[in-house]
Amino acid sequence: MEAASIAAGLPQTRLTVASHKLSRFFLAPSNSSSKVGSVTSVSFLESLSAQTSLVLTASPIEKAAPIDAGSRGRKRNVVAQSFAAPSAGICPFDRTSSFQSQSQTAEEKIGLLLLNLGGPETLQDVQPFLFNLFADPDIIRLPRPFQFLQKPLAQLISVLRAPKSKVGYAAIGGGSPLRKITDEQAHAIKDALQAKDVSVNVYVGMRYWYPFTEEAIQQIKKDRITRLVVLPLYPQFSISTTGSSLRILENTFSKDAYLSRLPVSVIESWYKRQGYVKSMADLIEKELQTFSKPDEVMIFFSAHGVPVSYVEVAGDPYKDQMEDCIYLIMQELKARGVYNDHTLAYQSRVGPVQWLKPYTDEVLVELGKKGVKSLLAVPVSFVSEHIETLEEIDMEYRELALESGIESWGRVPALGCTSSFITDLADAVVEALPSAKAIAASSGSTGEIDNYDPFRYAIKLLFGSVLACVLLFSPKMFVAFRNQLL
Ligand SMILES: C=CC1=C(C)c2cc3[nH]c(cc4nc(cc5[nH]c(cc1n2)c(C)c5CCC(=O)O)C(CCC(=O)O)=C4C)c(C)c3C=C
Ligand SMILES: [Fe+2]
Repeated sequence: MEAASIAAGLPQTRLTVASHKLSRFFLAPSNSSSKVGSVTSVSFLESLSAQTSLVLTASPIEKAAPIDAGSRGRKRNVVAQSFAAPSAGICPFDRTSSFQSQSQTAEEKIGLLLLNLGGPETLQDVQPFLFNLFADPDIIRLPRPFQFLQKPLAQLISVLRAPKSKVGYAAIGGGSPLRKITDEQAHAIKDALQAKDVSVNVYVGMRYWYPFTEEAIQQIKKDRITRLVVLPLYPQFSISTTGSSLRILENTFSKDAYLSRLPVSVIESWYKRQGYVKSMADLIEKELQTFSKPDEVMIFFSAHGVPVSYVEVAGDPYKDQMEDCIYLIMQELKARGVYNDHTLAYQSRVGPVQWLKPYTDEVLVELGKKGVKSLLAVPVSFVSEHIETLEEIDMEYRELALESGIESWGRVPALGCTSSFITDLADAVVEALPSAKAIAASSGSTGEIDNYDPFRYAIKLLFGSVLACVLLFSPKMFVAFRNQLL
């Protein structure tokens, strides 16, 4: 029901628990001091970034069916021997303790919830998908007094942005490949876990399109999962991606008696894992060989951007993690004797605010001017092909690079179902199992639900729409949106 109402752009009232509660539920027994006290999600984020695993939630592969529905009730195998030691120096996880000596008993029903962004499957889906995205307070971060404008603004921006987005999705076949690829990854991780004698029900929960995270959670509840690992499919943590999905989980879990008692472990970022770093290095090394002079190729890491305020005001660890990630990949390449020059830039900015710099399009032009002739683009913030690799990098940036004087262009594919990568994610899941804890035990949740007053909502919506129009059609905003959004 929730998913349907979101898709239709209807009021999403149950996802409005005050954000300051996140820090209580999600964690961090230590190091949760706020850098900026007035920003509601800061302590949550700092808590998140201060530790490697959190306490929380879940989701399914098909809309209502976990991929292993057929194995329900079967006796689970012993997992003791499956716990690999954390990869030296890179793996951030250190929780091989209590669960190691236990067995996966017949009663134990492990769930793995993969979190992802979701994407429109048809061109008709584009505007409602964009509405869901812009209605997310972790994507458009309005100051508290203006939060009632969120949905009217989302409606307006999604309608204005949809034509441009549709052109992009039309160019890659009429829809996002994200659901199909995520389902394939889910199956692959399930198989990799099975090969380690760990039977797991895998669920996919998308933030902005089907199958929604809320549906996945309901399925987890129906399946009576007894222990859950949450794995966001983003290597680095950002408020706008993993943070946003975790907020949904927190809100839903804290209000439900069964879910709030379910032991949950959240792997909030995993870019330091050796398996990920080595898999990225493998892809880069292989792609370099397609150039006539591999040593002379500039390795161009292109990450999805976020607004600067996320990092500088809200304390998003995304930029630091991204830089650390690039460092680790380059170290791995150097260890293999690959000493190419490299650079990092940020792509896909939207709207009239400052985003992380340098911008990919500007750097491409500069590199062309400086005489760089060969360039290998490496998408690094996401592990599936999607509109920003298939359209923005492969079409727009490639054309711009060639126009700017770069003669040889290549692009590393997204990791997708690369077996070394999938095996490593499976290891991460196994390593996370012992640290699963229930929210109820860690948060002191009251189970309180916000009151929904339809009259108040209607007044806010009306007032908000008027104000949104006034703001957006003021001359300054109009010019900014015309240049940056549309
Ligand atoms: C780590 C990855 C991503 C970050 C960080 C991120 C932040 C972010 N994105 C927008 C706006 C849009 N994102 C859109 C699609 C989209 N974004 C990501 C990844 C990250 N976004 C993915 C995987 C996708 C889905 C792609 C697909 O194949 O469907 C879109 C829609 C597409 C378009 O119109 O360009 C928008 C809009 C913001 C504002 C933001 C940070 C605040
Ligand atoms: Fe995005």
